Amino acid sequence: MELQLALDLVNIPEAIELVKEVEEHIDIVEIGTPVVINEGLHAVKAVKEAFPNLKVLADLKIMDAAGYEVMKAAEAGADIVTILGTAEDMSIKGAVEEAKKQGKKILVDMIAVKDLAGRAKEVDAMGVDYICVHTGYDLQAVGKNSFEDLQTIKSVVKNAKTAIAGGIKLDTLPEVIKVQPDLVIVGGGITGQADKKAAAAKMQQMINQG
Ligand SMILES: O=C(CO)[C@H](O)[C@H](O)COP(=O)(O)O
Repeated sequence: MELQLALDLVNIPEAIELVKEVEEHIDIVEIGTPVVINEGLHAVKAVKEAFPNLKVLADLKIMDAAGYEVMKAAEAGADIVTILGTAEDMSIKGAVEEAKKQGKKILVDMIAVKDLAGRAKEVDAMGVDYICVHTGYDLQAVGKNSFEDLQTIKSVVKNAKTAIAGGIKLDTLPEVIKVQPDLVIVGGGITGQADKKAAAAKMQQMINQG
């Protein structure tokens, strides 16, 4: 199981300072969608250059023009690029093809997918690397989470790694670990803590104990 730190509410210098604090406790650093909107792919490039030993995920949440957008993220140094599960099959296949060409990975974000089991089976057959259940901020605000959804995809996905994102905190991490995803994505559960290093260290320890 790997731990990914999601950075959503920072600029490039703040991102670098934050990762410095926790780098030894995380496997992947995510340049979140709001950061890409504010800073562009320069944020991916800057973080990858500052932390070449960490994998960097560009959370582009691609919906169209997938091959081109994966190519640009790869050029900026992204190791993993996200596309939405609601995108056309042709877009997802295009993303996978380009990622393979560039030696990169594709994570499919299943946010807002209605038939989760059915779509997870379909995208799994397209050769994607990760399938991620995700409760976004707007649904977190009304008390939703993705713990049951994780069990759903675990039961149908045969090839891809499974991942979960959305509001995971220290107190809910044990529930996530029980379902054994391959990747746990945490934003505010680390970045919102006064002692970010301690929060990341504790999460890493819990994940390693599995
Ligand atoms: O992709 C995202 C929002 O769309 C976030 O990066 C993801 O939800 C993780 O952050 P948090 O743990 O704060 O929910």
